[in-house]
Amino acid sequence: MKIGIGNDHSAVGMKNEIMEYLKELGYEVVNYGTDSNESCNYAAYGERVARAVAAKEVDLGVLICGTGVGISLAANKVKGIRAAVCSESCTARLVRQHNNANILAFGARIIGIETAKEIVKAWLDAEFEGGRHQERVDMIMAIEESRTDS
Ligand SMILES: O=C(CO)[C@H](O)[C@H](O)[C@H](O)COP(=O)(O)O
Repeated sequence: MKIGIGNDHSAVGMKNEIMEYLKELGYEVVNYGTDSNESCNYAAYGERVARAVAAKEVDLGVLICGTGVGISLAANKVKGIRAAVCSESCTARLVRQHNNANILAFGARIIGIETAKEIVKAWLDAEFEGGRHQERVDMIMAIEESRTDS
């Protein structure tokens, strides 16, 4: 399975550690940047990874900024994306099982590397349960479909 990963200036170190961890777990990783600690705009990287997931260049995405919020907000503007910010592993598991989140986001200024690894593993180990959750996810995606401006 191929995972796309992206981040802003606040999360280069954590991104590098998470990339190594994903490789240890046996995943192929595609790095969409940034690899610089210079200040940049998280929306560019959120969009880049989201478009890669939507286009099926990668199977899933991981996004990291200071809080995980800005970069996930940007990703969620791309059609077909369900990006979820998580700060602990229980929510990370549930966003895959119930919400079929195709992008996981977290904050390098909010959680430490061990928690980040736990979150990533919980999310990747979980599977979408379908059933009643499919109907709910379909309703979310129908909102996107009903937009008149895209
Ligand atoms: O958390 C973020 C967006 O939700 C960003 O990563 C930044 O940390 C945040 O916008 C603060 O920006 P700064 O330029 O690092 O002060």
